Amino acid sequence: MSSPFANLPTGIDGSAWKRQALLTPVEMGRADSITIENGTPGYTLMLVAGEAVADAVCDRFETGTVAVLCGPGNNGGDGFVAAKILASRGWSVRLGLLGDRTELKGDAAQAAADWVAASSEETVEPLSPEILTDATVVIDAVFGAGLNRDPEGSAAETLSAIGNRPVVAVDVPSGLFGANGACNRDITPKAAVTVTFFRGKPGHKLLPGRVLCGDLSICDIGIDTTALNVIEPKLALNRPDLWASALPEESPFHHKYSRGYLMVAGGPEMIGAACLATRAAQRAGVGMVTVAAPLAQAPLYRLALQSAVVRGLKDTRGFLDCLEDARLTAALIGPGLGDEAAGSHERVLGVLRANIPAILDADALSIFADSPDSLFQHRAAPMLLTPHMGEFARLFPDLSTLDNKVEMARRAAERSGAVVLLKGYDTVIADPSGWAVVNDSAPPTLAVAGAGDVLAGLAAGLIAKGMPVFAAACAAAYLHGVAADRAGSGLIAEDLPDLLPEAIERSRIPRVR
Ligand SMILES: NC(=O)C1=CN([C@@H]2O[C@H](COP(=O)(O)OP(=O)(O)OC[C@H]3O[C@@H](n4cnc5c(N)ncnc54)[C@H](O)[C@@H]3O)[C@@H](O)[C@H]2O)[C@@H](O)CC1
Ligand SMILES: Nc1ncnc2c1ncn2[C@@H]1O[C@H](COP(=O)(O)OP(=O)(O)O)[C@@H](O)[C@H]1O
Ligand SMILES: [K+]
Repeated sequence: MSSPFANLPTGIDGSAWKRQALLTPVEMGRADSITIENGTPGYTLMLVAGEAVADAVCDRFETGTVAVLCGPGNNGGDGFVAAKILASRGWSVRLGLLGDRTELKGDAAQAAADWVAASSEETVEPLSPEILTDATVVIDAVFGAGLNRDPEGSAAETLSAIGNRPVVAVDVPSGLFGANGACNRDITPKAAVTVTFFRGKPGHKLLPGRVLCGDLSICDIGIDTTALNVIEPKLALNRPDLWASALPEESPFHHKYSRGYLMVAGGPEMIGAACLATRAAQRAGVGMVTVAAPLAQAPLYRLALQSAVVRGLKDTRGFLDCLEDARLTAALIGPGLGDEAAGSHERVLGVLRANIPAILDADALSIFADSPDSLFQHRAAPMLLTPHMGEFARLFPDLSTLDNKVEMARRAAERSGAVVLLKGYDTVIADPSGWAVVNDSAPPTLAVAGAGDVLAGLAAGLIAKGMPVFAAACAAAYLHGVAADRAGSGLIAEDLPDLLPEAIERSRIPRVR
């Protein structure tokens, strides 16, 4: 048997992957079971989990009245444990249970029995909005990450009655599906903090669920990390320790061509797009960028980009000739290419046949809406596609209606044979064999024209410098977000390239969160 994580994409660190893994609810259940089989009782895990929840409440809020909303499973069990600890720390506790206490099973039944034994009177009320009266803090322990249908009845009624009261959610805000981040926002509470266990879940990082989690606190409750070697989770949170060791290093022995030589295709109208991409690639440290521009617009490109070599090309033949330069190490096509421009299809296919890594963005994707397979068939070397959701739906209409963004990107990568970077607040990057990351570094200010061109140029620059495609795409999405964060409000895409060098240098030392 091959060692765990041996098949990770080139450039991705296996130990970091284990640290940053995001576990589906099914995988989390396996981690629980493996730990229990290895000798840790489930109730011990629940006691530690409940204590972590109680600590989160005490760390953030003045001692007062806590309403503990408990569900019928182990999530509710954690709630009972937290209730008992908070009562012992001087909190006034009201606890509401969905269903009958006699129907609780296993560890949850034990936790409920312990709570009742420690209380002087019957302290398990039926779950209803009444429990919330006078609460200064609410613990939401109704449902865990494995939920996959909307809460109904008194659960829905009580959860929607929480209003603006501060909420500490156990595992997930109840109603959020851990596998994909789906939730009914009329029911699912918005937490101030979500206390989860062992590792995050996809739903903590994917929209819309992510915005309801508040601060995510991931607690070690004694789950056996060797369980990850068996489970081999294929999704992780995008952090520098995954790919920092694959960031290109500079060398005294390099010259400008050997520091990466990128060709960027320029179009006839949206000149700014290819210019932004070129600037980003240059700031990523490529030694040389050639912009292949239409003859008529070449002077404009030259004015905008003094340090790039601008080739004015008469026709598509000239463009294809440009690709023959054996020193090229990658090519980017799409930003500002023009969907109507003569020869666009042929130029994209020319890039794919050139046997150098190809980065396809924007128009290079959209113009293949009628024949996506022809795009995938011509791939001769590694390829990165960087669609936003609109472009994605043009190339993969059947996948764009899936209810899980990770699956969308994964299946698109599998079908196309490319690394797919599906953009947004919760950008997902997937490789053809199913490995995927979710990026959470992008602030909403990145939703601005031209930001995608910068991202494509940055990824292309890192790839041209020799970084493996999946690792480069992960690095680009992360660094793009960090640069945007640094730019602050009023961000325009032009701000981003100049902020990249600092973001890159800071990420060289892995910072594990
Ligand atoms: N081994 C353990 O004991 C551990 C358990 N943990 C906790 O366990 C939780 C997972 O426990 P469970 O798997 O029991 O999941 P839940 O606590 O989410 O419970 C699922 C229960 O809710 C019912 N249910 C599902 N959807 C419903 C709906 N829409 N309306 C009404 N009822 C519905 C199900 O029939 C089932 O009885 C985690 O979230 C975590 O809080 C953690 O403490 C880690 C360790
Ligand atoms: N709400 C958002 N929060 C954070 N980042 C976002 C959001 N919406 C879009 N982005 C990011 O902004 C960039 C926009 O790219 P794109 O849509 O291609 O624009 P353009 O083609 O004008 O450059 C992408 O990197 C995307 O991930
Ligand atoms: K919950």
